[in-house]
Amino acid sequence: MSQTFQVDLGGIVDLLARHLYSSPRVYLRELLQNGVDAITARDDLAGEAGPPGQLGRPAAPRRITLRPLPDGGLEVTDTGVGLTLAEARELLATIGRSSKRDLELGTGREQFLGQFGIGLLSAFMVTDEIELVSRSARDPHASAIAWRGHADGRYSLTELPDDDPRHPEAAGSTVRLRPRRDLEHWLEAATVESLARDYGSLLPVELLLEERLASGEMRLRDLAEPDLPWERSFATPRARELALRAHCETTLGFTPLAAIDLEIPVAGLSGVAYVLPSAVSPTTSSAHRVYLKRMLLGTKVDDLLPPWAFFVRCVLNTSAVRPTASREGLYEDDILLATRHALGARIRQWTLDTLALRDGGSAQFLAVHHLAVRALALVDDDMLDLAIDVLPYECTTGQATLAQIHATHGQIHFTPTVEGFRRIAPVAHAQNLSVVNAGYVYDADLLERVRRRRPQWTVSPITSADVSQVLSPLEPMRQLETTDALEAVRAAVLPSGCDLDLRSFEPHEIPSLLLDDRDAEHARDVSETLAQGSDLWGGVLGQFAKPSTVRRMVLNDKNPAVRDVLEARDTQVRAAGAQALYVTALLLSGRPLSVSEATLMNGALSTLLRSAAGSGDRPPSDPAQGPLS
Ligand SMILES: Nc1ncnc2c1ncn2[C@@H]1O[C@H](COP(=O)(O)OP(=O)(O)OP(=O)(O)O)[C@@H](O)[C@H]1O
Repeated sequence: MSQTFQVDLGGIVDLLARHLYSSPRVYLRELLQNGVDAITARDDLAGEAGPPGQLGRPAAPRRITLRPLPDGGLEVTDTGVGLTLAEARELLATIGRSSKRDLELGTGREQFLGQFGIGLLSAFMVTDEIELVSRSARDPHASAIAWRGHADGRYSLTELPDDDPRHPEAAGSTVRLRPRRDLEHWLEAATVESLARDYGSLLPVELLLEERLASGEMRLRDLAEPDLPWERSFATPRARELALRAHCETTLGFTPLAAIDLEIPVAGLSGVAYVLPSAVSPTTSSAHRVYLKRMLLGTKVDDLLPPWAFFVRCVLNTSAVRPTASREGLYEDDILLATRHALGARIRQWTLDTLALRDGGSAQFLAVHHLAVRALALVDDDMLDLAIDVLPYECTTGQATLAQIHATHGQIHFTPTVEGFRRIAPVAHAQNLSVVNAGYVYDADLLERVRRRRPQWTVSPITSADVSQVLSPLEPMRQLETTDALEAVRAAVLPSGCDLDLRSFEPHEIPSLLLDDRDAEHARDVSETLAQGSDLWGGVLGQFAKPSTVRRMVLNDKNPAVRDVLEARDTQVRAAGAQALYVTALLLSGRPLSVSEATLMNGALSTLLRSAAGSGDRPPSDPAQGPLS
């Protein structure tokens, strides 16, 4: 025999009211939403009653009135469809029952904001008792009713006699909340006003707040704004631009670089994507302000745009996407996917158009949001083509676009790390060797994409061979002169796993250059781990270690210190000088010193100090003097 679940009503009410929503503030949103939906249902009623184009009943005002009460409570009155006794029993007293997905009572759910049949329970976050007094517009002869629900799951439902003071004069509903102890502030006039403006100012109804003037008189103030800010008409495009800028400043808190109009009619979507005035990290979560059927859904709605579009914040209104039950996020379905795709296409087109202009505005955009352009170029061929033409790269021969570098140098060499670039930059610059700094986010992947997109181009990471190639070899005579000294220096630094070369290059202040390739670097890392690791682990790693030389130190024959070392008579001093040059090269390359390298430096220093102390001040060597054996 099949049975139905038993439900602990108090537990369910508590779960839905207190745990579904992130803050009590949503209680007002749910009340406004019910009011708007009831007004929508009443519009349909008027439409049904008369022939097309002529309404059978005089249209009621579309109005929600918020009335803070002297006892600290709050009354929310709508001019909606109202409820009969039977409807109230079915809808208000049954959790999960909603008129808005019931075709018998409504006209289908697309027009309505609510659909889950739980929203009213959110009021239990700020009150222990909800009272709803209602009079049906559908059945003018039906009695008015009063429903009273309690947070513990009890309710009462009665018909109101005509002489009851609560009996409404016109059709519609009034929800009355009494404040809960310690939560009184949620129902105070100032809070109600701010929540109503936030959630409801764009709703297509009159939204009135009753307030008491200093004179004691009561006044109704309309909080609603008639049009969506981006749909208002303006005398000139400039006036619209200024109005949108002001809108961004008040709603999002920044002055935008630009405003991108968004319009996707099939998703019933319109709005604006505001371009942030400063760069943000791609990992910053993008918080968009989303209205669903003109009711604020959230101010931190994520996942609305493709990941590369992190440089804009949107304010938009849509009628197609579906909210989660808490109405605090969007339901990830095909509609959302299609919407995200269409929004991405619009922002991408704007970006392409803006960059193609190549004016001051596009330069400013590029300067601030080059990361976003890079991110987009990674997934989009058109953007990649444009990026090749417009995106400036840091290059050893000055800032240039990839297209310019290729046109001038016939190839594109790059360093995949910033440190690699810093190491090579002064020397490459002096030799007019063009090397691109591809060490920042996305760059290495982007250059790989460029290589595949332009197969006829040479796009490759710079190798030590490329650098050595541009360093002038010595004159044959000088080569001969230095052979022995170089051999001695090589012997002094070779234990550090480093090969040696002597060249003559600018800038002469740089004594030595340490070159290594990525593969070589990998092999060196393995050797270092080998030296530190256990025998077993070392044995395994050893199979991968390359026996080849992994670093090449190029000494600069134009540097006086190098000449001093080459010309030193004392073999120990020369070896110490060579080691000092090696460690200097290491430091210049920006690497941290290992323990053995620091020991090498200390040993070299002691030797040099001992030698200086023993022999007194040596006269400085004359670079023009011949080599010493
Ligand atoms: N002010 C009102 N006027 C007329 N009917 C109302 C009013 N407030 C609530 N109702 C009825 O009570 C039902 C339940 O309301 P509730 O707010 O709990 O859920 P919902 O609005 O249908 O869906 P959601 O959970 O998405 O808000 C509604 O579907 C509606 O039929």
